[in-house]
Amino acid sequence: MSLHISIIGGGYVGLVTGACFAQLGNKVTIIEIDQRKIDSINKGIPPIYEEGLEEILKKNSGTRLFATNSYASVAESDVSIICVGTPPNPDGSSNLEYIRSAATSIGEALKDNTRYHVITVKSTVPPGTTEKIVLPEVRRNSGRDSDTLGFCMNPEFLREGRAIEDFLHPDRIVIGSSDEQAEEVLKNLYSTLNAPIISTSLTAAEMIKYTANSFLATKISFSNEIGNICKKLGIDVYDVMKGAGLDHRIGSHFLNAGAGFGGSCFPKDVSALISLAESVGERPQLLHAVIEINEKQPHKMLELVRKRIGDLKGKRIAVLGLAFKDNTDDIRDSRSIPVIEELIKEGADVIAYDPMAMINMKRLFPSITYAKSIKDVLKDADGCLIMTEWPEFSHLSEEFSLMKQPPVILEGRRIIKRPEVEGICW
Ligand SMILES: NC(=O)c1ccc[n+]([C@@H]2O[C@H](COP(=O)([O-])OP(=O)(O)OC[C@H]3O[C@@H](n4cnc5c(N)ncnc54)[C@H](O)[C@@H]3O)[C@@H](O)[C@H]2O)c1
Ligand SMILES: O=c1ccn([C@@H]2O[C@H](COP(=O)(O)OP(=O)(O)O[C@H]3O[C@H](CO)[C@@H](O)[C@H](O)[C@H]3O)[C@@H](O)[C@H]2O)c(=O)[nH]1
Repeated sequence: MSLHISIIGGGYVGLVTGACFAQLGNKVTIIEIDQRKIDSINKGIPPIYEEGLEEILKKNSGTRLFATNSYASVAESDVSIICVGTPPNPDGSSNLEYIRSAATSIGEALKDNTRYHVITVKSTVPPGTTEKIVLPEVRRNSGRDSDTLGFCMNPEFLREGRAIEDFLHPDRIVIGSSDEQAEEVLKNLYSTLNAPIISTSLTAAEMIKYTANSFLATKISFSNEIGNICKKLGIDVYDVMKGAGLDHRIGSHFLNAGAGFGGSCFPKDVSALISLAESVGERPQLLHAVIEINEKQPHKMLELVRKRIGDLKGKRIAVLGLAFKDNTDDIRDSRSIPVIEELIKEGADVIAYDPMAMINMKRLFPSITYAKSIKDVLKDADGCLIMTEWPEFSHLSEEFSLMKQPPVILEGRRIIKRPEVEGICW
């Protein structure tokens, strides 16, 4: 059965969720406050790069998928799904201002209406947010009681760059709910997807998301710690993690050592969990270590380049890869940012290249040079730092002859398998 869904927030998660639910046959209205995104979505042009998204938007925009700044559609829809941002406050805790504001607007839109409606939180929020902020805010502003309103918390696990695939083929779907009727509506919404459904309380669903991201981040920092030890001992950490990861109790995913994790989720969510733990009197030592290791990894790139080149003042250093990972133009918390900052501080002549993320990085570092091609970035470079696991970098070989010889090529990702390339922790 197809439903009418209102998606609040048309960013990465909201747009992918909306586009996929429209593709599955539902009517979807995306409610956004950014007019640029609204216009772009309605024209069928994704405001972000995400593989496969443009095709789905082109097929569904104007027929089953609409974007607007008005909350009016909420009253006519069966479900509203909150996908607004939950950025970090300066102390690491989650800023829930957008969540509160979305809940207020949903409540106002549901006033004077009796149709059953499920309000679902998909944003990553600290346990208790749906129950203590969203639920009372919607009830107060709508003036409606629990009989005609249901509440769910349905965390999202998609990865950027593979978001459509992850959304349509999830490992599991977690549905935290206030009552059975609300849970049934969400189960129905996901009925065409082939994945196990885990039904929980609202708070457990919220906690599952933080736990999953913190565990994955822990695997990466653990691999980096082992990698740093291996580097000193002259052992290849990739052989080590392969050998360890094949034990099914460990698992071979997310054991790639390197410059650490970036992106809009891992750093923010681990910090939010630390802040939450400390607010209830727990000191989460392991989570603190996960962040600390991650902060130090990019600086190891600098230590290594100084060791190989010496004083960096006036040296031409090529930074290959600016996005926080491959297949995205997103630079949020990218590990290339602290590296570029430090290179600039040391007086290096920085030239950067990325297949997709240069426009975004230019806003942050307008004064460094941006190359038009891989050949351009490598030409006459004293050193090259590889910061993103773009598959197109894996074929590089001849291009390194353009650099000053012998070339100093340092990797923060394990993407090029050539003898002249030195890894940060291998
Ligand atoms: N990006 C990811 O890969 C990912 C994956 C899983 C979960 N999450 C979580 O999902 C949430 C959203 O993340 P995102 O990356 O999509 O953020 P985003 O910043 O890309 O998008 C949020 C959107 O919400 C809009 N918005 C803010 N307030 C609004 C309001 N009151 N009404 C309507 N629109 C409003 C903003 O303009 C923005 O376009 C976060 O909690 C994040 O942690 C993100
Ligand atoms: O073995 C690994 C795997 C990843 N990374 C780095 O970790 C970061 C995050 O990568 P990835 O998890 O692929 O990207 P995200 O899009 O940030 O996805 C994560 O964050 C999302 C937002 O919460 C979740 O929904 C996803 O499940 C979770 O994987 C990137 O900088 C990667 O380079 C490593 O260093 N080593």
